[in-house]
Parts: sequence; structure tokens; C-alpha cells
Amino acid sequence: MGSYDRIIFPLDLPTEKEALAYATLLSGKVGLFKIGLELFLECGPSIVDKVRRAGNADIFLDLKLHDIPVTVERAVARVADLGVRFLTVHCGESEAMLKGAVAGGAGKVGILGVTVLTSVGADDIRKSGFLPQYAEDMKQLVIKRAVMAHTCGCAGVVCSGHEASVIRDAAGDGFYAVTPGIRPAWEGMGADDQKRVMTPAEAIAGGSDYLVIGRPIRDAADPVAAAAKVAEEIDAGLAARR
Ligand SMILES: O=C(O)c1cc(=O)[nH]c(=O)n1[C@@H]1O[C@H](COP(=O)(O)O)[C@@H](O)[C@H]1O
Repeated sequence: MGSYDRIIFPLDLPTEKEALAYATLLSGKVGLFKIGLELFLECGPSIVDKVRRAGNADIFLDLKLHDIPVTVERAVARVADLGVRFLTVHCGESEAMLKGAVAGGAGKVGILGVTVLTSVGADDIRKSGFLPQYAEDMKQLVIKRAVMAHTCGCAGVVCSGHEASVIRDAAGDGFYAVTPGIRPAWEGMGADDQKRVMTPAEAIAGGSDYLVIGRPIRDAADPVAAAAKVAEEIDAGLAARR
């Protein structure tokens, strides 16, 4: 897999026109395009094929499902024939839900379990009823959820760069660690609403397989040049792994 292939660009945009313009611009410069709720709700499922054609790349559908097992299974079955490479489901509390998602996908879509959002920090965990040990060491919570996802047959998980190496140790190669919350040191944008952040080189060196990078590319003066710089950092991160 080349360094560009590891970049997932989220089309966090409000209209089909803008999304297809970015997909065309970044075609060949990133590995996958992510379609999230904003674009999916605006355009409907037909946007998947339009982005795939404009960007000439695989699609990651980020719907972050979380419901009772049968409801998730039936929803994923509606996605299975869209031809997307990955779909997100929250790991949540239930193995049965994750198993339902995998069953609904019928081997046609890789289910990624979202462990703990990169916008969540120790304070959020403390306030939301988890045992204090999970606020002190969020890795423990992320690992539990990653192991659940692995056991249930998910293709991988979404996690921050801080947890990728422990997930790699626990689940081994072939189970994807997909990492958002990426902020290159050179872009000078700050973390925005992200709390568990890393640079592209750090995340890849730590074992992330794919990086989800939105605003640092989307809002750059030259998005193509920003993607190229990220790819250079990915190469540096891969070299540091060896
Ligand atoms: O599932 C995701 O893609 C996701 C999970 C997560 O824990 N954190 C996270 O930021 N994301 C997504 O990754 C993208 C990050 O965008 P930027 O912060 O602009 O790079 C957004 O599309 C988020 O919805």
C-alpha cells in the first residue's frame, strides 16, 4: 500500500457540488473518500457512486450506527449493496450489536468499530459514568472495545493515534487501526474539537494503518499540496516503524 493510499479524506461538506469538486481535486492524492452524515443526509445513497466515480477511489461510509442488534443488522444490510469498503458502527456496550452489523454486511462491507471518539477526553469519560480508572487511562477502555470488535468479526476499529500500538499488539496485523484526530505540526490550525490528536508521522509510526484527515487538507490554501505533505510524513512514519 502506497503512502497516499493510507489517507482517508472526509467529504465533510454540505452539498454534492462541493463534495464532487473535492473528490475530483484529490483523485489519486488520497486512498479513500469518507462520506459522513452531513453529505449522506443531504444527497442520499446515490452520492456513494457519484463520489466513487469523481474520485476514482473506494468509499468509507461513516454513519456511526448504534442501536439494538436487529436494527443495526437490518440497516447494514441496506448498505451492503452500495459497494462501500468500510462502514462505521459504534462499539458501544454490546457484542450482539457488532455481530449484527457484521452479519448484515454479509462479507460485502468491512465494519469498523468506533472505540472512543477522538473528540472525547478524560474529563468527558469521568463525567459520563465510567469507572475512574478509564478516565485515568483511556487506553484501557479503547482496548476493551477493540477486542470486542475483533472478536465479533469487524474489519478494524477507529481509534486515536495514542491507542494504535496497543491495538496492534492485542489484535495483530490484518485488523485495521483507522485514526482520525490528525493534526500535522506544520498546518498551525490547532486541534479544533479534537482532544486526542497526533501528527501523521507519529500515528503511522505508532501502528495506525489509515489516517482520516479533514480540515488540515480541506481548509489548506492548496489541498493537493497538503495531501502530498501528509503522504511524505506517512513515509517518514513508516520508516520509523522499521
Ligand atoms: O469515524 C470517524 O471518522 C471519526 C471518529 C473519531 O473518533 N473522530 C473523528 O474525528 N472522526 C471523523 O474524522 C474526521 C475528522 O476531521 P478533521 O478533524 O477535520 O480532521 C471527521 O469526519 C470526523 O467525523
